[in-house]
Amino acid sequence: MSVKYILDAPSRRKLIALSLLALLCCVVAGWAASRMIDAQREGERLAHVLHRLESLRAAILSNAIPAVAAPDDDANVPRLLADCLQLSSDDAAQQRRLTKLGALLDMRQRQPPINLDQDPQAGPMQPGELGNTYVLLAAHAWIDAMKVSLEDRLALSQARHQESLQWVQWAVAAALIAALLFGLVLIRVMRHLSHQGHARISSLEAKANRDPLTGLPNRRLLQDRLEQAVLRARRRRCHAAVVVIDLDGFKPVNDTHGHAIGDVVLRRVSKRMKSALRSEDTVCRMGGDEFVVIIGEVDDPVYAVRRARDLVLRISRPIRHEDKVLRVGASAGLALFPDDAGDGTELLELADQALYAAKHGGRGQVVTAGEMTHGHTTLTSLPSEPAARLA
Ligand SMILES: Nc1nc2c(ncn2[C@@H]2O[C@H](COP(=O)(O)OP(=O)(O)OP(=O)(O)O)[C@@H](O)[C@H]2O)c(=O)[nH]1
Repeated sequence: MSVKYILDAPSRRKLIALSLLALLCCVVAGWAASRMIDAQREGERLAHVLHRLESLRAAILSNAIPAVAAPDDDANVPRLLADCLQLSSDDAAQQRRLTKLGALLDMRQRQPPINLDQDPQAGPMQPGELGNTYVLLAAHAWIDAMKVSLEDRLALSQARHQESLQWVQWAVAAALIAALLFGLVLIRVMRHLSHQGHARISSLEAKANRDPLTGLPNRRLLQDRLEQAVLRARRRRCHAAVVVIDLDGFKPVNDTHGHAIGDVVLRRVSKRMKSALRSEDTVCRMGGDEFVVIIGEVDDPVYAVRRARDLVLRISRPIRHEDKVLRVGASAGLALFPDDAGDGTELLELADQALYAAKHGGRGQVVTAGEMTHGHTTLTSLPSEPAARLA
C-alpha cells in the first residue's frame, strides 16, 4: 500500500517538511565542516610558514645560511629559501621576491662571514661587509613584512575556522532537533495507525460474531459462549440450560406485511428476550426465526424452565408497529447441564430435539430434554405463568 494511503495529509506534510529540514541542516553542516577543515589546514600551513620564517631569521642571525645551504652548490640558496617558506608556486610576486632575496643571499655567501655584534663605528668596513649588511637588512625587512601578512592571514583563517565551527554546531543541533521531531511525529503516526488497526480488527471481529439485523451474537459466537457456560457450571457445580426457540407463525407476517416488517418483528423479539434475561445470560440468533438462549449458573433447574416459559410468553405478546398489530408465537426446547448432557454440542442437539417435540406437540410451549428421554419430568408440572403478569 502506498504511503499516501497509509498516512493522512497533515502527518505526511509534517514528515516531509521535517525530513527536508534535517537534510538541509546536514548539507549546511557538511559545507561548514569542509570550510572549517580548509581553514584549519590553511592555519596549519600558515603557522608552519611562520615557524619557517622564524627559523630563517634565526639562521640569518646566527649566520647559519651558508652552513644550511650546501656551500659548494650556490644555486641551492634560492631553492632553500623557497623550500623553507613553502610558498605556493602560483604566488608569482612572492616567488619573484624570494628569488631576489635568494640571489642576494647567494651573493652574501661569497662574502666573508658577518659578525652581527660588530660595532659599525669600530673600524673601517671590510670588503663585502656593506653587501652583507644590506642583504641582512633586506632579509629582515622581508621576513617582518611576510610575518605581518602571514599573521593577518592566520588570524583571518582562525576567525573563519571559528565561524565555521559555529555553523557546524548550529546545523548539527538543528538537524538533531529535526530528526527528533521526525521521530516523535512518526511514533504518533504509528500509534494512530496501530489504534486504527485495532479498531478495524475489533469492528471486523464484532461483525463476524454478530447478527447484522438484531445485533445479537451469531452461531459463531454461540459455540464459544456455550463452552464458557458449561465450564463455569462445572467449576461452580451448578446447572446451565440451553434453550432453542423458534417463532411460530412468522412466515405469515412476512407474507402479509412484507420482509421489512418481518425484520421489525425479529428485532422486537430479540429486544424482548434480551430484556428478560440476566446480563450473564446469552441470546443468539441462529438464523431465520430461530434463537438460542444460554442460561448460565443455574442452581435450580426449575428456574431455567421458568425463564424459558417467560420468554415464550413475552414473545407471544402482540407487537405494535405503526398502525399494525403483529402477532407471532414461540416454541422452545430446553436441555440441562449436567442432567441431560455434559458438553455444549450435545446440549444443543438435545434442546433442538426438544424444540421439535414442542413444535409437533402443539407449539407455544417449552419441552425439556428430560421429558423426551424419560417421558416425564417434575418440571412439566410447573404451573404456567399468565401472560398478563409478564407483560
Ligand atoms: N423478514 C425476515 N424473514 C426471514 C429472515 N430470515 C428468514 N426469514 C423468513 O422466516 C421464515 C421462516 O420460516 P418458518 O420457520 O417456516 O416460518 P414459520 O411461519 O415460523 O413456521 P413455523 O416455525 O413452522 O411456525 C421464512 O419465510 C424465511 O424467509 C430475515 O432475516 N428476515
